Amino acid sequence: MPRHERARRQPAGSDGLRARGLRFLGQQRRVVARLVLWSVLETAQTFLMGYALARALDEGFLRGRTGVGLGWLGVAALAVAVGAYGTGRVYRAVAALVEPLRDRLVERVVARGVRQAEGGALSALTQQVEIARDTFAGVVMVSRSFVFTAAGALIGLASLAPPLLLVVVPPLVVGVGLFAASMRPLAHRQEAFLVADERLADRFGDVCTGLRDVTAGGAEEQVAADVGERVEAELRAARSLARWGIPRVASIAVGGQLPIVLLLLTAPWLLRSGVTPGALVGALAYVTQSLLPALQNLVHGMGTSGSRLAVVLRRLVPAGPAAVDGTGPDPRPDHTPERAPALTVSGLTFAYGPTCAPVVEGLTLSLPQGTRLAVVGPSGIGKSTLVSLTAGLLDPRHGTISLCGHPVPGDTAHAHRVVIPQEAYVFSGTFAENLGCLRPDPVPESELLAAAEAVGLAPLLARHGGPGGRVDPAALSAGERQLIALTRAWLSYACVALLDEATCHLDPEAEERAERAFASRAGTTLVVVAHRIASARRADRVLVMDGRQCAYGTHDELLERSSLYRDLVGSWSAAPSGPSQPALALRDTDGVDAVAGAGLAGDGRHVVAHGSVGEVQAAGYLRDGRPLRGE
Ligand SMILES: Nc1ncnc2c1ncn2[C@@H]1O[C@H](COP(=O)(O)OP(=O)(O)OP(=O)(O)O)[C@@H](O)[C@H]1O
Repeated sequence: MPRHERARRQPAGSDGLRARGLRFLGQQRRVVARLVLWSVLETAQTFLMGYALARALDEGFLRGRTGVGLGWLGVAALAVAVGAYGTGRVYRAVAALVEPLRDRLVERVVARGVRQAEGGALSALTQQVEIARDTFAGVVMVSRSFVFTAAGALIGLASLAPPLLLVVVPPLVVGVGLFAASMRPLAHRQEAFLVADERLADRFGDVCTGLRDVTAGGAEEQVAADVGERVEAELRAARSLARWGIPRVASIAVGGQLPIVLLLLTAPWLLRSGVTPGALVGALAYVTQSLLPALQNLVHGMGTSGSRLAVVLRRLVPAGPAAVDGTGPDPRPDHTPERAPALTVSGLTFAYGPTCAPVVEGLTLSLPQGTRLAVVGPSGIGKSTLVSLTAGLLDPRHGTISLCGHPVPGDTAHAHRVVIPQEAYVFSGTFAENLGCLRPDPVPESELLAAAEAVGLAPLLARHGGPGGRVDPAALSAGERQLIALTRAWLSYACVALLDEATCHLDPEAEERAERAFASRAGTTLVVVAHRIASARRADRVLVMDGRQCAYGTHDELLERSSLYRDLVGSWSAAPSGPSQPALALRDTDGVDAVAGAGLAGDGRHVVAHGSVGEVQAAGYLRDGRPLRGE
């Protein structure tokens, strides 16, 4: 069964994030326990602050026993000192909780950056990891502080006089409830604002660098309207975010400030009910010195850090497909609709600048899943440009592209394709690292070896001591580097492989083997920018690029109806096999060496020569003048 047919979706968005967050906290149980332990000191400090003050008044100063009063104040001071020590330990525990999160996120984004080969995206993502770490630390600090402070204050109020709870707790609960209810919509507004801000910044970036072209092309009004629309969108998002700031302020007013007013208004009743003046002052101290600041920190901290954390985490850890075996997230890309064509291009037009002539114009084609497409055309006609458009690396001017039903450019389409350029990228490290770097999950050694065997990398791998052997990029030939890149792509989960002259340094046999490997890979669609006739022959479909006159069909159909294709086939067939080497060296039946440099015909692998030795007919494949195989 093809890999993509089995994937199931995991609940996306904040639910998925919450589940992952809880899983992460579960794995950090010891650190969390340490954090709770040290935070208890904060509870004790909060408790003693109000309690000692009440006792200092009731049993000391109000009875004229200054020494007792000072003694209780001393207890309060000691509690502050012990609490400060506890706070120091809390910071250490928070660091121990936050750093593993950071490490995990860095691992993920670096793997993603390497996979997508986008240096810019990588640096932006690592920046976001730092934001995630800081905001996560902020969220832990303020939420933890609120819980333990509130616990200390409420225990203190209960021990001073239970009626005090009747005055303080109801508004506190309403205030916290109001804040909790506003958190989710607030996070969405914050995300919408961030997205609008980024879209505007993006467009400004494009416009500022292209101002000369905008003016030269007379597109000022169009560009101004486009930018204006984004400014308006950001304004709307900012207003909506500001409106959701009202419940935040209201929650502080109701939960933290209203209890102060209520304590003062109900003071006569409280005193009549047996609450001592010291207990009343202690209650005011609890509310003004502990509850109100803790609530303010919670609301501001969670409102800003919490929403930012949610936004950043959603970007860094996009919700992925669930595990097939239920043990963890499935690293394979999203489900592909079974009958969606692998590649659909509709009315595609692209030019490198507003005043440049289009490189691709009005191109429309549909490629079923599992087929092989060869893209051919004269040098500079736009073959690589088409690959970049298909990969989502360039934006079309007009028209649409979709990969397996997912629009390009787009995050979901991204996961469905792998691009192998002409100059293969390999890095210093082991073969296993080089081959597995497009995979989000570890690749089993047996799979690595099978891939190497299929693509033709096995001999090189064996010479270097297997998957654990070191890769020295400078010591490899261009063809060997291409074999590594091809095997890496073969191992990836992408179902569309875009080979942009990715086999140009391989000999025809090795090229054929690599292409076969992709063709036999389940559900794989292959798009090859071909530089040999054999590659076009092997393809199910051929696209002949020629500006507005593109032709699309099978090799045989195109030989009949495309003169450009006939010319290309002719020139490929007659091309010499290697620089400054005879195209074909033959030995006649009498053992006389002869060289045939002209009159060659064939498909580049099987060559038929009519040379200077008369009517000799020979078929053989040569590279750099050396026969590799003869028939
Ligand atoms: N970044 C760029 N900016 C401006 N023009 C470009 C850019 N890249 C390519 N071009 C132009 O676009 C046209 C198509 O280039 P492209 O590389 O897609 O052609 P190609 O068919 O792949 O060529 P080749 O077979 O030689 O690799 C060429 O005229 C090229 O000069």
